[in-house]
Amino acid sequence: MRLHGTQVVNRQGHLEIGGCDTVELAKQFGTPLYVVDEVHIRKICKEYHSYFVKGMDNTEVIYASKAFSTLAMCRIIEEEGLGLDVVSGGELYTALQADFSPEHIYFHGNNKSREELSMAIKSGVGRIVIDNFGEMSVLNDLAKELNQQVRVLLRITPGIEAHTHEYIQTGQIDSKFGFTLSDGTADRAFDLALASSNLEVKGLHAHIGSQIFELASFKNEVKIMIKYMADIYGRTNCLLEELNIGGGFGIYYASGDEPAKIADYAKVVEAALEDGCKSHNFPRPKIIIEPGRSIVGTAGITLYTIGSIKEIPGVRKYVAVDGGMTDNPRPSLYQARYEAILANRPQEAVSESVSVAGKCCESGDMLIWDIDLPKVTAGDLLAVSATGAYNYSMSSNYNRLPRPAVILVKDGQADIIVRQETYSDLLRNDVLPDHLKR
Ligand SMILES: Cc1ncc(COP(=O)(O)O)c(C=O)c1O
Ligand SMILES: N[C@@H](CCCC[NH3+])C(=O)O
Repeated sequence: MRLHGTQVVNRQGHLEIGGCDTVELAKQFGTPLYVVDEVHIRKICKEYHSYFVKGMDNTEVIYASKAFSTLAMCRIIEEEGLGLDVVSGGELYTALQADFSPEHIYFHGNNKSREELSMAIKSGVGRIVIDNFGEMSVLNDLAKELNQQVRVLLRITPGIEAHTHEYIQTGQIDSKFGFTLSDGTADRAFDLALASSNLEVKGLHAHIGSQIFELASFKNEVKIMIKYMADIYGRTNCLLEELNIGGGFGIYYASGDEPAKIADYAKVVEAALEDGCKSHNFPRPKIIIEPGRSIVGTAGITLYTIGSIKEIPGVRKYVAVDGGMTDNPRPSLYQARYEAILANRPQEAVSESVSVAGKCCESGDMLIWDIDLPKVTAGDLLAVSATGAYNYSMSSNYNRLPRPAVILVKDGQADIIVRQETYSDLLRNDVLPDHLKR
């Protein structure tokens, strides 16, 4: 397993993260346990800040909070000088409760409700990213009622197929998101937005997918979007000042993954921007990027205790952990691959190939197929790597499993940032109707 951030093997021969011994963490907080490395998150934020904000003119980096949204995470992001992307009332509420300054919040979503839009306007979010015609009309009406001018971006579907799992591609024409560029829908949307009394169109937004390694996809995206902004200028004389190119920068999960460097990502965006602006004689807009996975993904590990072991001779050996698709649905959803080690004896030579199963009543509840580990026994501690993004945020209570705690570790200190759910938490919204009461 590749070690990320502050992860090392310590003198006790255990995996350590944020200066904390994982065996001790498991004893203190129980398993499954999400562990998040604060120093690593801050380091990546600083990298984004340095290459995109300091290293380029007029740019903003906003963290896509869908990857991992908690009060503590919002605080870290704000302290590091980044903005925030939210896609629901719940993510917005989390940000506001963390006192995140609303003007640095961008509100996305393909089906925002009236209540969510009203919450966004009232809380003064910086930008609302309009996804479709229905939303545009509701938003304008609401803004009128509230006597507000709302600054918006329009989400455009640029028609790019990024090379990633098809469930996490978003820029292709056949997508539920945004206004299609190629068939004139985007033009109609723009004209309508411009004519809407209470909307102020500041720019455009596009997002082409997630876990992207090929920087050429971003180059292509910038090229298409700048050309389109120039077309709009030519057609309407309206000069858009902002271009949000979304997130999607890929990370290392397992062998074969070859993420690019953030520095090169910035270079590619800058070059495409310069190129596009020059060839269309268009003034350079403000650039916004919204990375999620790449800020928090490799900062997280999940600790599990090994339980039952089933060997089918000549077929496969299953080792089951005390979590599974409930805390990490990505393998069953996207065939996502992960690396893992035995955190209590990470240096021991591997001696067998096993498959790591979850504990849900579901054959597809597998975390890792065919991984080489030392001989595994019940009670071993398994650390799965790169679980910081889209794990806790996509977790569920299937089979009524309580969600694990999330621990933030730094310099030998471990703080609970999300407490472990209890059985009574699971029942907090259950109601017995009168006729079933005893
Ligand atoms: C609109 C938008 N912005 C940003 C992101 C963040 O993407 P990632 O976590 O891949 O950086 C996503 C998710 O794919 C998204 O849909
Ligand atoms: N949740 C997905 C990515 C989609 C991100 C949001 N558009 C993943 O885990 O890879």
